[in-house]
Amino acid sequence: MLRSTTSQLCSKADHTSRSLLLHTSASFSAQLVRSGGRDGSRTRLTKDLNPGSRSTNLEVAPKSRGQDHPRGKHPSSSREPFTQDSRRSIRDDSRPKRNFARDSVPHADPEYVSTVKKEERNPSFRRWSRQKNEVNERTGRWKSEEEFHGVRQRDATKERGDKETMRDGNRYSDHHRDRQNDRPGPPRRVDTSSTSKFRNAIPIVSEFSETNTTTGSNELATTFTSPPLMPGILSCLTDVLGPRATPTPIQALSMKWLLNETGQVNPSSGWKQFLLASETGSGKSIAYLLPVLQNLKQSELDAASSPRSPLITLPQAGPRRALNPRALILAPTHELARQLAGFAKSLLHEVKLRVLCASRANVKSSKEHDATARQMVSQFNASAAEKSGEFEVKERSGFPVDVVVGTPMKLLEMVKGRGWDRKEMDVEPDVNELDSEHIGKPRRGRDKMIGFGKWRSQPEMGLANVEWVVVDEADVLFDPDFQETTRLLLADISLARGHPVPISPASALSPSPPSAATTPSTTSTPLDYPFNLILTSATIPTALATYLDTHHPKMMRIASPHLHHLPKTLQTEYVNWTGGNKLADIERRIRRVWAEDASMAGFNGIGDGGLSKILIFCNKSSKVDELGRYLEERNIKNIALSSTSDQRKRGSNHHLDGFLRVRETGAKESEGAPSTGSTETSPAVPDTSISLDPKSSPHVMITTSLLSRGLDFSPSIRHVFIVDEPRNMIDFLHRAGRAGRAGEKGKVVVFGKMKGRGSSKAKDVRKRVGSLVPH
Ligand SMILES: Nc1ncnc2c1ncn2[C@@H]1O[C@H](COP(=O)(O)OP(=O)(O)OP(=O)(O)O)[C@@H](O)[C@H]1O
Repeated sequence: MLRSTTSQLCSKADHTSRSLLLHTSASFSAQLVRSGGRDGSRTRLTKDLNPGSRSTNLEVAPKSRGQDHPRGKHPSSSREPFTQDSRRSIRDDSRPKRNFARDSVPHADPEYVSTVKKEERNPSFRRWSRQKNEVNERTGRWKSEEEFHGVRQRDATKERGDKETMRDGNRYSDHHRDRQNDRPGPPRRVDTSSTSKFRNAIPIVSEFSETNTTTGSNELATTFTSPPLMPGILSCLTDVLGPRATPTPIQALSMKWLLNETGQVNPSSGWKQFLLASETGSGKSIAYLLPVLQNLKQSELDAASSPRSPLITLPQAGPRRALNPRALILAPTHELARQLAGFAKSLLHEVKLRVLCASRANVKSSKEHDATARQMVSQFNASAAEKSGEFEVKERSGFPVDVVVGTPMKLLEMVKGRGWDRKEMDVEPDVNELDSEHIGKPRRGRDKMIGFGKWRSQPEMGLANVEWVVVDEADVLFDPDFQETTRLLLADISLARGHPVPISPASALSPSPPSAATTPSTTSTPLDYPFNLILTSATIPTALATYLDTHHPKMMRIASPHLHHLPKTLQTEYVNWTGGNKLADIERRIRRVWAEDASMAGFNGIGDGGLSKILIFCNKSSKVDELGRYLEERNIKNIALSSTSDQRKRGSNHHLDGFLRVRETGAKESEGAPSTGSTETSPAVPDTSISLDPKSSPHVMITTSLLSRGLDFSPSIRHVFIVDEPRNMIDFLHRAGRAGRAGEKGKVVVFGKMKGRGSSKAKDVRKRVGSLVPH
């Protein structure tokens, strides 16, 4: 039985009476909070996007002791108060200097890294980086750490006694003030009315409470047949998930709110915006793929049955492009884009929508190798003639491809032409000429690559037909470092569809601090995109929450009951450094895991014949390489991957062979698909040869947070090792979440100095990790 409750955040004023009620309740709650309650008690929203709360109902809690603290003081009693001296000594000595800009990249996509490197050359950025390594005097936390305070300690929340302290109280304001003051450049403008609106108005629908699973409009699907899916999609889904699979909470919610009772997206109510938020490995990909694919196919069928209503309803902006997808799926890394594309394909063998993954951005591009979209189309045609028709291209249909998956930067390149972000262009280069021209001149970044910098390739993708945009890992793609690119792409789509939206300058894109601003800003304008927009994430940091409140106040927010918690099937274990060689400690632990597996081999068949695979997360690329070499010398074959690794440049996911989940259907069937030019159409997760011996086949993968986002790792990865102190709990949740997926068992092993002098940091991590464990 579905035990827990699932929360639905919906802010549409014209919704059902329940939405209305929630709206009213939320604002009522906010008023009570501001006034301190009517009867001396405080009202709290006991479930929001932070981990501290369990229930989803509005509750009136007795006045807690935490409230006795005068305003402005840290309400938690567990933290040692910081004296001026202790602060100074921490600032000066005890913390190693960190390069925040590079080291804290949670998702080091090459495009992102290059941006960061560019910024590092900028003196004001360096100054900002230095400042970020300081301690926030009021809260005693690292300022960089506070970046992600969207995930909080449950125990700390309990002590404080109310969640509003976090959202509305001093800590919230201080955090944002500090963050904003740390940034270089002019202070950001803020529309205080909209931010306070978000903080207070978090309407929550309790959908999964034990008493509330089957009645009336609260009924949620327990099978994939209600609302009905198309037979072709349903049968592929059954192939992929197995005949007994039932929707996960986020999938049931998504089917309920994105599809109507006939299984279609309601066409009459305009373009919609959704946020799907649930813990790692809970099936968010299917939660958005089902409604999107079903809708795309349905509208194709409708258009075919009534020729007077052609699928292309909007004028094509500019010259006609070879690719005119109807849906875009954005992901922060190429690895994830490839896996998502493979996953979507596996659901489409019968209904025959065409999915294309744009994922070769890591490969050097030269004129000869850079296939144009037309070449791509002809290759698709050839493959369609030979093969099962997965990439069947109807040349006259105007839709050689229905869905394109890629990073925002890669998609922008396809829309604007490669090199669009460079000033010089016009002429397509002669490689020799380029070389001679640049003799004696320092070449930087992309300019180092032949074919980049001086020229611009032809745009190959039009956006006028885009009806759906999915932003996977939305907290990354709307992170201040990424959102400029993401929003530029969204604005381009809007323009192409004839409804331009304002484009804000980069400096105005960051979330607005509620305390800092006085002037209303143009950036707080709600963005009504002329397409359906779905954001998904396993974590909603305050930055994203504030951004959504500011720009997407009407977005329907759908969250699962265990958001911001570790998956239930994931155990947590802490390992103490022995005080000697840390690499040797890690090796010992690996061998211990395998010894345990071997002893269990009689009882279960783990992984590929008894030994489980292990994923190790480090904070730095140099540590990845060092550990990789160390283990290799000791006959533990491993794959060490960081953002700069050569293996990543192949344009496929083969460097993850044996570690990503392989689904029997989709992946294997699409194995022979052509890979062309700037696109990747080969399977996301090819199967690998099986070897029982960790000396000959890699059983260990070492990486940074680069691979922590969204990737669906194989169930044979039963252990995730976190060998460096996690930078923040959001990063931790995503790393740990690579195991224990889809109800599989797993263990996250956190290394640290747990005893004696210098153990306070590890103990603090332990406490914070403990607060993420679901009850
Ligand atoms: N209803 C279901 N029943 C069984 N398995 C499922 C179900 N839905 C999804 N899965 C499987 O769960 C795994 C994780 O799914 P998915 O990658 O979509 O999770 P996610 O929520 O996006 O995770 P992350 O936050 O890490 O990106 C996949 O292997 C998927 O096939």
